Amino acid sequence: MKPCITTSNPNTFLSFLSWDSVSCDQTSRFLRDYAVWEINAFLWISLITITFLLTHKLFKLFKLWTQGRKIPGPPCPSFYGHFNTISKQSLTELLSDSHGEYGSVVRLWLGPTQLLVSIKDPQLIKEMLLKANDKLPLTGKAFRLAFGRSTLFASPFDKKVEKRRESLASELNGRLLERVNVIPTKAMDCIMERLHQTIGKGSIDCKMVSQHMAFTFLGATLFGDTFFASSKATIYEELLAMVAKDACFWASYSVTPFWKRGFWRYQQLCTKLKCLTQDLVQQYSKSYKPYRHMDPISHNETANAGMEATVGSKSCSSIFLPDNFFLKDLSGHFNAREEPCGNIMSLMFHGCLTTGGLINNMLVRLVTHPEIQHKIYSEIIMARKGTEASNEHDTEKMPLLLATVYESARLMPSGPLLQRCSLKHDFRLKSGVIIPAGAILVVPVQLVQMDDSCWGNDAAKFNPYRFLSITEKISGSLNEDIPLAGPVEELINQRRGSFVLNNPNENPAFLPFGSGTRACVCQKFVTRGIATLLAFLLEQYEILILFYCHEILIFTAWTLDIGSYCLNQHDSFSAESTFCSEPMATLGGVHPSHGAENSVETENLARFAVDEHNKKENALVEFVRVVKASEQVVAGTLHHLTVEVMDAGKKKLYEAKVWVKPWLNLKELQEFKHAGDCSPSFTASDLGVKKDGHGPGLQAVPTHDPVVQDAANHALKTIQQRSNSLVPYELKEIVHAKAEELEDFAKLEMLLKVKRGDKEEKFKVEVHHKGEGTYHLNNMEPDHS
Ligand code: HEM
Repeated sequence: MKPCITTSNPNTFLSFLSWDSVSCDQTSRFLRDYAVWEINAFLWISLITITFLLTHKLFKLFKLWTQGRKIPGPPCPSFYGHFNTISKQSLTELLSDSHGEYGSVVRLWLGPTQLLVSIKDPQLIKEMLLKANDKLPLTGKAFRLAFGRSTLFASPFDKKVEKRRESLASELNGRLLERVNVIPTKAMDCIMERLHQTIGKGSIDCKMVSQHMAFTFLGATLFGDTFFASSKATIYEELLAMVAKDACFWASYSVTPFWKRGFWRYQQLCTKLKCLTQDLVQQYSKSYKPYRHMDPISHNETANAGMEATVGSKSCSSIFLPDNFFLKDLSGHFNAREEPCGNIMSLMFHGCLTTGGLINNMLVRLVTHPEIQHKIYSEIIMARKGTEASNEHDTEKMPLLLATVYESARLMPSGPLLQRCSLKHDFRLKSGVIIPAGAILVVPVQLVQMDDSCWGNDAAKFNPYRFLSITEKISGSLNEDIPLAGPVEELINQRRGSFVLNNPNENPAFLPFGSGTRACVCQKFVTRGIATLLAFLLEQYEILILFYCHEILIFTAWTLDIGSYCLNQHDSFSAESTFCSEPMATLGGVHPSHGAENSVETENLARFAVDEHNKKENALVEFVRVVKASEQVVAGTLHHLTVEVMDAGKKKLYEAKVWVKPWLNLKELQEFKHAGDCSPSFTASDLGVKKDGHGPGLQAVPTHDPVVQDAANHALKTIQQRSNSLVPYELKEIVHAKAEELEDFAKLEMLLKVKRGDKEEKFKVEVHHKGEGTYHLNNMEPDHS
């Protein structure tokens, strides 16, 4: 474009004013035309691009619709597809019904543009998980929002993801796997210390303990000793739990909600977590010495120049030593495109949630299947015999324990669905079904892992033996292990061989760790790790359940001198577990066993105690009756009995303690001590005796007398029946009791303290007793004194 200033007088301002008005008009018209042209061109290009994009999207949508229609599945109930149905019914239930009706590949429309394809046939699942390499965009987004750009768990699958997975797998399944049996005593101490601390503040949540075990295990794996030295481990764990709670929620927004305050609070948590992770990585790098030796007993580092040869051996160190290069690489030191520590945080996040869930599930299974727990205990003790190091458990020798880990993972996978997608390409399954790009692909793992056709008739039952085969050594020939036929458990019970752990992945329906290109790289390492943690735990504690209805798990020490722990279990137990409304006993404390004084079992225990005492002391004490019975749960049951005996023609009371461990067929008299002479009191027999009606009037009687207790329980039952309340009454205390013998019955007047829900009440009751367990509540009135 030419300048429109005349050249005659180029240097003066006047020259500008003396523009030729005609040429100026032309220029401005030209400029206007040019601008209009430019804008038009821009609009055209935008229109063409948008039309192209829309057409492309429409074409993809059209393809999704046409190809989706070819896949069998229930018809859409509305324009919004099955979205509303899913909010009423769980997706797994809907998929179960749909698979039952339409076969092993079914489609559901989640909305007009979202197609979900579910696959239930194990062979097709394997094929799909190999071909569909991408994770769902939602999964990728949840990890990216929380931990920044990382390679692991990112949605698309490319060379970088593949390389990162390979390096992680080789570290975990190489050097670290060799040492996973050596879970540091420190890790166990740390877990037990936490139990101890929390128990002081009240009861502990079983899930929380499992999470803590998982967190300690992963922290030790990734940061070695630095993790234990860090004073911020507890804060780290809390932050991780808080992030885990909200991660999916914030990722579910299609536009990241920058305008929400909650989102920024969440981001602050993530930033704190990142700072802590960076701190740990730095501390680890500073203290990293490639070949150091930890004294397994004192945990003191000892200089050892010749450690290179033994660094990989199990006996060398009490702790994991992740390679410094590996940790730096994982934390994004050598890759500017990765968020520093993004991968480490993602691994801690995923690992803690999944491992914690599996440990929690295992604890519950062991509690509801005590017979398996006892067999595992024997297995641990047997395996222990071969090892000298106190901090080492050779889980290779514990096939039943490993099988229990697999079986727990089978019955309760980390999520109900495995989710994948293929972002770019359609793919065709061997069955001929074409799955369009962009469809959400799911495997209903819960259904597949409980399918009778894959696992047999007992698919829904907990049976770790399904992962074991049995072999018998044949003398002569080649001394080969040959498989035996028949149910494994029976053969083992007949002691006709030993267990061999099968490879669970041989069954294509075993999918708790996924399969194919994005499968969990940690399966072997984590199953060994969990088994070692549980071996440490089960060697010292028996895990029991106290109140099925209140769902309290307890760790009771095998020996009486170690403390026990009581855990709340919030999740309901599986349907197979027995529901029991009766409290059994209280941990550590002694709990009265109401009515047990009259039971044959208790009488047998008391007779056993008297016989043992006579044998030991060369005495001639004669059993009369059990006055009172209580029990205490300690790796079995410790029965506290007050026994009335005849000793040298005199009635005396003795306190006996009998320890019973049914699974070992063990009954042991712990204590038998004199507790005083019998005071004349109403006894079961006395109260039933017919008198002439001229008795001495109401007399105070001991509240622990079995007849008084039975009468009180009868009164309580009747009060409950007469009341409209659905909340059960619970007998707290018999405050006092008086009895009088009348003509053909005994009259008992008692003041009872009872509890209904949170409310405590008192009742004055009059019960008539006509011998042989016949009681009648004659009168009752609330007492407000
Ligand atoms: C009981 C514990 C665990 C369970 C049940 C579990 C389960 C899973 C599942 C289901 C997947 C997805 C598989 C798929 O889509 O096919 C996965 C992926 C993965 N898991 Fe685990 N996992 C556990 C522990 C761990 C631990 C402790 C680590 C590492 C420290 C780990 C690292 C990974 C990695 C790296 C991936 C793949 C990520 C990717 O491809 O981007 N997992 N896991």
